[in-house]
Amino acid sequence: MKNKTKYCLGVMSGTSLDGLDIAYLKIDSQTSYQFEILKAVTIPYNPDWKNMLKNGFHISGEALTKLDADYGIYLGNTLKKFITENNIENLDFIASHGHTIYHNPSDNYTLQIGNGPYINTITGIKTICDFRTQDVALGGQGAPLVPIGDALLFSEYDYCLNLGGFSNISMNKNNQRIAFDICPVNIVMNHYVNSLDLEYDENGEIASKGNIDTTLLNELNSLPFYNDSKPKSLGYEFILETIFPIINKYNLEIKDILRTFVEHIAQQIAKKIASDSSKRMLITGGGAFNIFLIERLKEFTKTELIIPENSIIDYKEALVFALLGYLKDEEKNNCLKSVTGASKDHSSGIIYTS
Ligand SMILES: Nc1ncnc2c1ncn2[C@@H]1O[C@H](COP(=O)(O)OP(=O)(O)OP(=O)(O)O)[C@@H](O)[C@H]1O
Ligand SMILES: CC(=O)N[C@H]1[C@@H]2OC[C@@H](O2)[C@@H](O)[C@@H]1O[C@H](C)C(=O)O
Repeated sequence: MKNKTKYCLGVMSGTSLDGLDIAYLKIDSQTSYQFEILKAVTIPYNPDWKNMLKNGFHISGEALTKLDADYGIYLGNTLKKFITENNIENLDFIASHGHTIYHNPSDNYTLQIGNGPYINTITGIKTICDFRTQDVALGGQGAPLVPIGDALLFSEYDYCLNLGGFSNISMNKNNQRIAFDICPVNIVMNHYVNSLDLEYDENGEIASKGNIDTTLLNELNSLPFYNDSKPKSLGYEFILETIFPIINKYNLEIKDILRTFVEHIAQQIAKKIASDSSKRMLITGGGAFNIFLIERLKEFTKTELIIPENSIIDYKEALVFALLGYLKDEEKNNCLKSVTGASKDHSSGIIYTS
């Protein structure tokens, strides 16, 4: 493999809507892919942006087209400021995930907004974006896409689990990388905690004081998605149409909803892995900070749970989208059919230069 060092920004807006993750990285490929996080920051969304992105699901036509452009301009300006404030001179490209509004691969569509041409025009830097559409067009789920990074950068772990808005997992099976979304996590818990005027349930403190409602737990655990065959992925549609209506029927106190949901998450994750003390699972995403959730997960599995340093917990997804950009820039495959179910491995993303 020829060594090509590239400096890049990986940019991710996750489903929990906590903010925009930006990582300035050096990526090398020699005998293997290697990375260094040179600088990383999460820029919290102000209440207006949070509401506009949350509301994106409920608008369409001209309003959604405008939101796509406005958000592209927001990303361009935010990234330009980051580049200037950090005196970044070496920068080969920006790889930006955008923000997911719809995700319905079984009906052949997924939408990430944050128009690439605006980012490219405002920053003057080559911009690579729209990583999911081609995979859906090839019959794939278009998600999760991070598993190629698990294979190339984190292969020492038997499992890579991310606890973000949703949880997803990747692992090797029969010499192939497989992966799938498991269940919703912070997107649901944040929603209920917001009614207490809190952003999230810090360390799972509120959940830890609640009681499990076993009828709700059983109803959640019986959802057909959990027994669907892989590949499979989840979107906000599943929350609005399935999860919220079920939970809301029960009229529970917030602490009991959280307690029950934590149990649901821990049980669903444990079902997907071997309970084997010789296996190691890397845990990233904001949920890795939820001490109570991790404690409950330990209750259901003997697999060793590894919580890495904060920069990996917080920026692994931004890092891997930069790797997807790196591979696209080299015209190499960055989406695996074994993960998404697409008809072939392929090199996804659109490159904007000006
Ligand atoms: N100390 C903590 N205790 C409990 N939960 C936490 C803590 N810190 C962060 N979180 C949760 O993690 C969330 C952010 O996680 P993350 O940034 O991984 O999500 P995301 O990138 O939006 O998700 P994804 O892209 O996987 O959908 C917060 O909204 C919060 O719910
Ligand atoms: C459509 C979409 O944006 N999916 C996200 C979401 O957030 C978590 C989970 O659902 C995962 O499938 C995916 O993101 C990660 C970064 C991925 O593609 O690997």
